[in-house]
Amino acid sequence: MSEREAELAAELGSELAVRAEKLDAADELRGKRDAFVLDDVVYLDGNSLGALPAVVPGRVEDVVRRQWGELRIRSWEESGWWTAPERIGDRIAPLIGAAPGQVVVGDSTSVNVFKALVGAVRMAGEGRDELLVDATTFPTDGYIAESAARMTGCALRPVTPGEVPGALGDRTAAVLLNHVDYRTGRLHDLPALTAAVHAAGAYVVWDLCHSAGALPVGLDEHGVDLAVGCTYKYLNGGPGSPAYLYVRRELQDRFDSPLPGWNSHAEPFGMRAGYEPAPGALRGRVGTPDILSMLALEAALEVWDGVPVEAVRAKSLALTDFFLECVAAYVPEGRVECVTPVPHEERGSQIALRCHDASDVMKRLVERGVVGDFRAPDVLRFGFTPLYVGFADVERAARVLARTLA
Ligand SMILES: Cc1ncc(COP(=O)(O)O)c(C=O)c1O
Ligand SMILES: Nc1c(O)cccc1C(=O)C[C@H](N)C(=O)O
Repeated sequence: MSEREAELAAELGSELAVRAEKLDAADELRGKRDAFVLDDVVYLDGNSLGALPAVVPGRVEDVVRRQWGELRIRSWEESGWWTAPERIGDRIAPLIGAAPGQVVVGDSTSVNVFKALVGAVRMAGEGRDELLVDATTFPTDGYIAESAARMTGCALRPVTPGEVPGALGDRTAAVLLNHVDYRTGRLHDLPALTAAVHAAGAYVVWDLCHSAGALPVGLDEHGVDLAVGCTYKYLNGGPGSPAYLYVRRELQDRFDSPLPGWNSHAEPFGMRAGYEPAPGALRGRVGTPDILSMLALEAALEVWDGVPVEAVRAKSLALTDFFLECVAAYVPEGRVECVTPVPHEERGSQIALRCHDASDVMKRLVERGVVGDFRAPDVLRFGFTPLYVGFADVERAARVLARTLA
């Protein structure tokens, strides 16, 4: 770089840093950062594991010491343990555009994918013996879909989301799709794809892991049949926090869970030999809920009080736009290739940059205080969680990235 080029880069850098300060000052979500335990690291990995909400440790301590330690068995009732899955489901519901009574929390996303897919095939009925699955999906969904297909006697057809409309037919039973692609950050058109699946007479299951808490989902509005998602990313529920299952109200009576544990029985304490499913979202429950994780999640969800998901989406887009601008300004052209779509309607809340030495670059970035993650084979992934990431973080991340790539 010539001296003049270096001068220009420094000017541009300070201009972007000043812009970042102004954007942070005008940010209506800025105060939310104080609700989290953070240090001076730029944390861009909230799309894998969200940061710790400050309210959680105290709450968990109360659950352990008082609810478990003192109340013991009484807590199933007195501390609301038994009803936690549906109560916390109702807390998540507004974040994914669902009215109460349709979301239940529990198990992992993988397990809920299984319940939803097999449930969807059972609803589709005779003559429908094909499952379509997003070929670009996070691997667990593909593995589970393969097993679900084998168990239900369906053929499994992996297709890209764009190919779904052309692949649908009168044999399609169900389609499993990701709202946001975990690797590229591409946002898929949930309303249009849902409508296409319905027009073919099939059922759709959406995996919301990378969209819930980052952007509006509108499950009820778009008539989604079933949906699943994790709570440890943008919902900050903590490592291994339980996932959720949404079953649209009109389908609940027909939802025939492949895992009908006693917690989903109409009368669990009747201890009867015969299974009779509970009404409503409760049907998605299986066995005893993991109370410690679940109540940590319940506390974590308090950070959403008074936060419209639309405001989160607006800030997320502003953050990712600004990151792209800073990367373009700081990183030599051609050193990285952005694989996340630029149009807002196709972008989730992450930016994925491809470069041949991505694994090594991410290691060095983390050492320099910018935490993203590496996804094989060659992707640097940066997640932007609007509740605690600011514009100065974004500018610093791009600056450190440029230095690391140099
Ligand atoms: C799209 C998607 N589905 C599922 C999972 C994982 O599910 P589980 O919580 O069962 O590990 C992840 C990430 O871990 C994911 O990104
Ligand atoms: N669930 C994870 C885990 O148990 C360990 C490490 C990472 C994860 C993740 O969530 C990965 C994440 N779904 C991804 O998009 O890559």
